[in-house]
Amino acid sequence: MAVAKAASGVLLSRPVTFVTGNAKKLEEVRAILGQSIPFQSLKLDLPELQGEPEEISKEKARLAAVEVNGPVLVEDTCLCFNALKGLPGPYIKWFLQKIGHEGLNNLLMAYEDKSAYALCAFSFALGPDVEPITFLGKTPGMIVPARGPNDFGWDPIFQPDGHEQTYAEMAKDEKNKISHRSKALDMVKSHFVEAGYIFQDK
Ligand SMILES: O=c1nc[nH]c2c1ncn2[C@H]1C[C@H](O)[C@@H](COP(=O)(O)OP(=O)(O)OP(=O)(O)O)O1
Ligand SMILES: [Mg+2]
Repeated sequence: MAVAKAASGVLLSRPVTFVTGNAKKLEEVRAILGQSIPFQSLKLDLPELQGEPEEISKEKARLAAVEVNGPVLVEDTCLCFNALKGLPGPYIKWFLQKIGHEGLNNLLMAYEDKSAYALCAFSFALGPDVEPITFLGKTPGMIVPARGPNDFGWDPIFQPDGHEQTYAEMAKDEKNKISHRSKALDMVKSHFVEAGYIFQDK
């Protein structure tokens, strides 16, 4: 349904497509955005360049915009260990796949500093010929031995600062209130309001 209101708005020719291969991300994005930005989703595991999180996310948006030939939203998520100068960072997916929660904890065995941060880089592109813009959301915390349901990635080993529970132990709406993803999406929402995008009925 049409949603955005603006005195002088920019009419989007097509609805926004959120492109991700990760069903759990999609679930959170749906819960966080609610009715604020109408979007459809496309399940596609886009190739990811190596580099800084912002650049990886932007490049994903460029590729997605070509695939969709319309407005796209993508995100790239990093888990950064301070003792390791921000690694695994954007490579967390492969580290998690190969060494699991225990291996990730073991990476920090030699260090007293278990602090880390979750970083989400959303990029929005209006289309294939428009440069994407990126919004970063960051939640600080620490790496702990796994606690809670093993439903989503590294949630069981990340305990956000100021909380006794890991992401995995928290109720979904609790996580969504404080998460890296919701912080970045708050900025995406503000941008949509400021830009005055108007959506046609789907
Ligand atoms: O809130 C989160 N809580 C726990 N784990 C998470 C979260 N968000 C992403 N993750 C995991 C998924 C993947 O193992 C890696 C990020 O990699 P990343 O490339 O961004 O995700 P992906 O390849 O699964 O989906 P996409 O198709 O959108 O790239 O961290
Ligand atoms: Mg990915």
